[in-house]
Amino acid sequence: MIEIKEVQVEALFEKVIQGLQNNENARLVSITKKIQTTDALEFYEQARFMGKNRTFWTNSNRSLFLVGIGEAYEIVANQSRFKETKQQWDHLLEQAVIHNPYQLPGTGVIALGGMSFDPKKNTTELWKHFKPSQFMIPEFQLANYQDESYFTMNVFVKKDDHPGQLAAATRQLEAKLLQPNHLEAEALTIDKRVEIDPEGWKESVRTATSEIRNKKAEKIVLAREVRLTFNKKAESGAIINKLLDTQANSYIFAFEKLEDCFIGATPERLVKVEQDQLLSTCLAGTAPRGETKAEDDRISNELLHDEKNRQEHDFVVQMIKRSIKDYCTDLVIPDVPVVYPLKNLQHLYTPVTAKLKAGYSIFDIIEQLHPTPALGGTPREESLAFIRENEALDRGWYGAPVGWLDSNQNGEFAVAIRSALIHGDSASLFAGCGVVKNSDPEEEYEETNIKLMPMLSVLGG
Ligand SMILES: C=C(O[C@H]1C=CC=C(C(=O)O)[C@@H]1O)C(=O)O
Ligand SMILES: [Mg+2]
Repeated sequence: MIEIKEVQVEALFEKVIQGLQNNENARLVSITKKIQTTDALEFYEQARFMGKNRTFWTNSNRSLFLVGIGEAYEIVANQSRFKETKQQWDHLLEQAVIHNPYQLPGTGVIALGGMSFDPKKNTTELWKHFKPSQFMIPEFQLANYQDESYFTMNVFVKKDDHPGQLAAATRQLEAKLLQPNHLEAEALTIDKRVEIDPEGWKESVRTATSEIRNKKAEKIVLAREVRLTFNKKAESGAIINKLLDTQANSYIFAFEKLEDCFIGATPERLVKVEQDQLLSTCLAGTAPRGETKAEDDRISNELLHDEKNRQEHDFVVQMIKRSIKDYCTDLVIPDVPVVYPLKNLQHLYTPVTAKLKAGYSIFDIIEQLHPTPALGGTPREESLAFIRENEALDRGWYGAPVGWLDSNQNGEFAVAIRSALIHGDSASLFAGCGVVKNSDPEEEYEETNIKLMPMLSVLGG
């Protein structure tokens, strides 16, 4: 990797073009500068009519916002997707010319993307635009890190490019993207709501509990789908805006792919890496919120002491501990969970901190962790086989890792739950729950209903 301190865009393009070897077709040039504080959602909206895919990401405490516009490059992988993605990313960085004087997490060249829940399950039309592993290196990107804005352009410079023309073209798009913009209020209403086979889903919960009682598995997470049709086309910018207003303590993400957009507000961190510091989260076990403070306290106290929910949660804790211990030192996991409150529900929560051993990357950890028993089950292979066979749903990217990584060993991935796939004036919403030996199908069904609420309420429900 070549680091350049002072740079003039055109001169840099020229230098790179001249330096291209005979056998080299193109080289990534990434240039980052600090700009006046710019609202992430306005930046996202500004690109609405550019005909480029947009990506939005913010973490649960809003210290980082990332917006990507277009793709300078795309890393797509299928089989052995964790290793392949990492290899392609490393290869790209080795040749890249990166100018980023700031070196803050999320600034400079980043890859933003996600994966499907289970590459072994047959995909359907629903997810046709989403690959088993797909990471974008955006053409233009805004990173708001602790309220300061960093603008990055990523350009694949080719031998026959003209440096002056290339610089002028990027300058023009940059000026357009950085114009102030106001988000229009949207009045989205639901015309039609279809639950996909709720009785069949409850039956699959019954089958799962009997498998568990017969010792074929200990926990199996089953998900279902609700389809909505709206009065008009659903705009992702307006939906993100409402999620930002209503879903504190959650990651908010949106991945646009042509006419589709996968969007959500998930509380579930899979893993965060900052240099060698690693954070993961066990989040499983659910109860509604109370109407009053007293009722809320009572429910959260019951949740903390509820055997069924504690069991659901503990499978996640034990699995995360087992999966990452060889990759880390200084692993700290509290013995008992606490309650993590969200707008519509509350969860059992256990934080995990550790130090990543040298030589390992965030992809090694994702590979170990995905899917945790919060989304798959225990044991992993048995529960996945059950889901493959018995769940009517094509999960696509639902329940899978979504996030970003930069070129400096920083990155973060959340688990894409509380989410919807938007397609024009319709949407598919997804929610699942952890089935254990004494799960009751009606109660699990009710639990999925409250998990659908965050997305339903911003989609006009
Ligand atoms: C599978 C989902 O939630 C998981 C995460 C937290 C709590 C869960 C539960 O209590 O069942 C689920 O394991 C979902 O929201 O679709
Ligand atoms: Mg549950």
